[in-house]
Amino acid sequence: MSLRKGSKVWVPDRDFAWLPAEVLESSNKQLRVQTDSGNKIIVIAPEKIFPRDADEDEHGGVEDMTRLAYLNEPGVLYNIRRRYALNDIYTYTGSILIAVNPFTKLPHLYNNHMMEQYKGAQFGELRSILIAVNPFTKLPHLYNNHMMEQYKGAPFGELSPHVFAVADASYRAMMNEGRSQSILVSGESGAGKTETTKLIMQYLTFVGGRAVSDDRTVEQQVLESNPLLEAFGNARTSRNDNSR
Ligand SMILES: Nc1ncnc2c1ncn2[C@@H]1O[C@H](COP(=O)(O)OP(=O)(O)OP(=O)(O)O)[C@@H](O)[C@H]1O
Repeated sequence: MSLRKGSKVWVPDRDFAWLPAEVLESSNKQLRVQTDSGNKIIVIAPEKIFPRDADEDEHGGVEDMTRLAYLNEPGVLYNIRRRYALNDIYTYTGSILIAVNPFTKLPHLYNNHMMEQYKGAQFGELRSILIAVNPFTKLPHLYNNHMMEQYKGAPFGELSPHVFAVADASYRAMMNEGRSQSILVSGESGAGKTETTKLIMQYLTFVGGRAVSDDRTVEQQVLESNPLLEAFGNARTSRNDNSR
């Protein structure tokens, strides 16, 4: 990592975890940096800091963190925090959805209108990784007008990150490929795993409709199984009073 005068960096901080800063002076063993708020000058070893993308200051956070120039801890935390401040609680990292517990009701995120929007919407294109290999020759057929027409208006990660997008992608894959799908919901106690799982089930019941052999809707069947799920362990943790 080459850090010279003017490089943007993250420095560790006891209160805020990480603070944005800029390098004032650099040598092999030590850096002198100034925090962006301007009130701290810190002398620190280069291995204790992380590089920061100058563009990060200008936007309200990226929807997919694979687009961050530096995928390091401070960059990830800062991006999630920026989005959270705007009530954007969902963020992708590739095909992984990160959900931040809002500790408040956000009903506009989960109403029928949102379910309609995510039904069958594109999920996947945005998460492709582009690896370019230099062909060391001209390939004009790749870049002609016909090719441009083909790509014009083609869907590309149409909608904002959302738990419905993940549920919809799994549902489509199950229907199209005829294979079971798994969604792993992970997080510490109180992170919102149960809420997220309920939202996934709510969406699946919305797109799934009703089995011919059963008078009950899928939603009724899932809801009827809920008390059973809740009966398995119903403890409290220091982070969550309804832990299960
Ligand atoms: N998307 C959300 N919208 C609104 N409130 C939420 C959301 N996610 C979580 N919460 C709130 O946070 C509380 C704790 O979430 P939840 O029970 O889902 O956590 P958990 O990860 O399943 O925890 P544990 O591992 O302890 O069971 C919920 O009861 C709810 O009040």
